[in-house]
Amino acid sequence: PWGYSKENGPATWHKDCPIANTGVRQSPIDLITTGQTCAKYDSNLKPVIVSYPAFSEATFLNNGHSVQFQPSAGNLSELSGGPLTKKYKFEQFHFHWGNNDSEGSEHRVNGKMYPAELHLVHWNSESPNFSSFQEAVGSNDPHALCVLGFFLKVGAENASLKPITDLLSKVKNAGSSVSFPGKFDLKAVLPETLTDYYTYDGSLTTPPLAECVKWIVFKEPIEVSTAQMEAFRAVDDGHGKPITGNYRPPCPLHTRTVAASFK
Ligand SMILES: NS(=O)(=O)c1ccc(O)c(NC(=O)NCCc2ccccn2)c1
Ligand SMILES: [Zn+2]
Repeated sequence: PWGYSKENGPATWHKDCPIANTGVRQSPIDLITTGQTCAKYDSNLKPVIVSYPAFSEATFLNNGHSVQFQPSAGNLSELSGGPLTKKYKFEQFHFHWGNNDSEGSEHRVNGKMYPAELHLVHWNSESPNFSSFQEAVGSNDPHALCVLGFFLKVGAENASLKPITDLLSKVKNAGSSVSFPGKFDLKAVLPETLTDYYTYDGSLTTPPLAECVKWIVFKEPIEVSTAQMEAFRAVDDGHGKPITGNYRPPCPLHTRTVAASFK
């Protein structure tokens, strides 16, 4: 199966997933802010609107290539606004991180990587063509999914993310999961104003690399402490080794343009 080691990492994914090399809207990308192919300010881009009532029932899982927080299907969390014309339903969030503080994020800004990146995954709940996340991924719809990306940087401890980072030791082994104790307030993790972001058409950053994602990557990083970063680096990959780099390198932009909601 695919992973992030030499033997099964991003450079080998094309074998099972040809779109890795032939796709023209692959993710992640390097978000360039000056020069020819740079992000272009679009004054029509509105703030992103999230409605995330605290989740009361969720599973926290180590699937061997990331740790994922997935609420029960009944969750009513929604996303709209920004570049979107439809309402999207929340599916799950997960993280990508590196072995040290100079690597780990999937998207980059002028070549700079952050130590980690949080992905909030949503699917278009207003499409007549599908009615679940898995169907959305397989639909070939160019905006079946919308993923919100937030960079993590090392600083003060993040109290809102502490319930998550404190749980990492409980899912150290790949394939292990715990039911999330109590409520989790995802809204509290995010900056209160979701106005400054980059947005572009891309793909899943892991196999099946489906080119069905409207990406929204926020400019402002979220702070976490060194201890919280270290907790990610202790999570195992299923081969008795910690996951120390579950990020895909940047992909070619091809004819795509990146829009920025800010100057
Ligand atoms: N890293 S990402 O682009 O945000 C992202 C978001 C949602 C995802 O399901 C994935 N990829 C993922 O979960 N791949 C393994 C399981 C899977 C999910 C969907 C279809 C087939 N297989 C990546
Ligand atoms: Zn991701």
